[in-house]
Amino acid sequence: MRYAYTVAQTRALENATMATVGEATLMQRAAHGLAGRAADLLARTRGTVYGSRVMIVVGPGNNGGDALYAGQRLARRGCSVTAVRALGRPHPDGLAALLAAGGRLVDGGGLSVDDLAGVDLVVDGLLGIGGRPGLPADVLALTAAATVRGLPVLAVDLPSGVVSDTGQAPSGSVHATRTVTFGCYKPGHLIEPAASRCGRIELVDIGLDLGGTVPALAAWDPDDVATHWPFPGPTSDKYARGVVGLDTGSDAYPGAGVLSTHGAVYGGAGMVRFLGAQRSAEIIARDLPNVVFGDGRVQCWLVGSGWGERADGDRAVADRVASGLPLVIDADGLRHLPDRLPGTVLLTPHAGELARLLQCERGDVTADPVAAVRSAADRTGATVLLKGATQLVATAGTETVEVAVPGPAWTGQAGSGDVLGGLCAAVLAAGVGARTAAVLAASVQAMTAARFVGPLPPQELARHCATVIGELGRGPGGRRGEHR
Ligand SMILES: NC(=O)C1=CN([C@@H]2O[C@H](COP(=O)(O)OP(=O)(O)OC[C@H]3O[C@@H](n4cnc5c(N)ncnc54)[C@H](OP(=O)(O)O)[C@@H]3O)[C@@H](O)[C@H]2O)[C@@H](O)CC1
Ligand SMILES: Nc1ncnc2c1ncn2[C@@H]1O[C@H](COP(=O)(O)OP(=O)(O)O)[C@@H](O)[C@H]1O
Ligand SMILES: [K+]
Repeated sequence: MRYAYTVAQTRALENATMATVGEATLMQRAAHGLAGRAADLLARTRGTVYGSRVMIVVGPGNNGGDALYAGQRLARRGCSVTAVRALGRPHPDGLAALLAAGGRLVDGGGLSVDDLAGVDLVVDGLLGIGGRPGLPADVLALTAAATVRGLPVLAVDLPSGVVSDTGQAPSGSVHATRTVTFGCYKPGHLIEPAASRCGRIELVDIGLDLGGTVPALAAWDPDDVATHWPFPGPTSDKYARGVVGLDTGSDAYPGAGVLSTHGAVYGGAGMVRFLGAQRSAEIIARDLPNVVFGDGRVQCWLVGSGWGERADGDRAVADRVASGLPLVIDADGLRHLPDRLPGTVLLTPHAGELARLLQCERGDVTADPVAAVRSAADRTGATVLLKGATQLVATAGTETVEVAVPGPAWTGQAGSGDVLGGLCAAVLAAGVGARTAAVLAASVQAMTAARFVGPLPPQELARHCATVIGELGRGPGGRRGEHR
């Protein structure tokens, strides 16, 4: 699990540490870690550190300070280090240290692709957590030139231009090969589109005491998924594994009923009971003979996928809420929410659906998805899974937002959301809480798309989920998994 902290939290943590060790010490620790990672990268790409040509692009703040002190260290190891003044006045002590170690300073204005000939590594020390969105045009030209040359770019703390707290990456934000961050991860490392600008992320310990601070984000990795997945135990039967009841699909959208059923079946439900649209039922009866139809025991409901306009939608949702059973409300079901829901209910909107729920624009959701998903959880009382390139889960009254394991954009196709609803229901039916179930299901779908890469239709990806879940169960994390 990786935890991320906002700019305000990071500054508070830094201040607390600086109060005991002093400001200069923190920056020296950061620079030490940064120089070490830069040297590793040079050794890997060039075979040697000595004699490498390093260009450090510096801005006016401490981010540039980190980079300049790292440059001093690289110069001492025999690198030819040039600092490029790209924005404002460089950190004076850092600059003096670099110059004293034999580095030089040039002005960034007018530098072109040709000036980067022979450079082995570009260090992006323009802006870190103090950055505002929007880089000046001459800076954009410089960072674009590094990209054109295909040079390795090592970002200091964050790729300059990205927004640390929201994960936005305005056009022109730096594309890094690697990012070295200090003390803690920031949301921009974990949320798209900024996350993809970071390349590989390395965390340098600068002695921050994270213990008393509740993180803004908790990002899961595949081992976490294996640890929490509800694998069947030796004596599990279909009821221990859980019965999923689905009221999904419509005569207009029968496929959604079929796909959500695939999600429940291949997500490992002990039994799947389909009570949705007749046209869906006909296809399901043919393709998935294990599915049952007609009333009976249910341990988790999924409603809403593929409903379209449904005149009795309010009542259909209210009845399922009244059952008190775990419940997933997806897609068109989200149009029929009562004012208040318990946290055992899971809502699975994409950005457009969440915007409708919050009565704002889709752009407001994508501009700050963490704030949006938190706000939806607080307003409804439910647990909310916001789908998209980054899948976020929030629960009312809980500060930390969970981030599912990411996957490729191949999942971004019509029908994937229906499958995901079924996966969520399967995990909930096994007795897992809504928050964890949402992260597990979203992660498994993404991990499946990463394992079986390509334009596979959602029903095929759903089948492959079973393979990925099986593999998780055989791994070291899986043996620690909950048994149902
Ligand atoms: N605190 C510590 O001890 C430690 C901090 N550490 C390091 O410090 C970094 C944070 O440093 P920081 O606070 O100085 O902010 P930083 O990101 O360098 O930039 C601020 C400057 O840029 C300017 N500016 C901003 N946006 C702009 C724009 N779009 N276009 C133009 N200008 C813009 C902004 O101007 P202003 O907003 O004031 O007008 C201000 O002058 C952090 O990421 C980490 O690397 C580590 O060493 C660990 C210890
Ligand atoms: N760029 C992306 N990268 C990875 N996964 C994505 C991306 N875009 C969307 N997804 C995932 O694809 C699925 C699409 O769901 P949704 O938009 O509800 O589709 P539908 O309702 O048509 O079935 C969700 O699981 C979502 O998180
Ligand atoms: K940077």
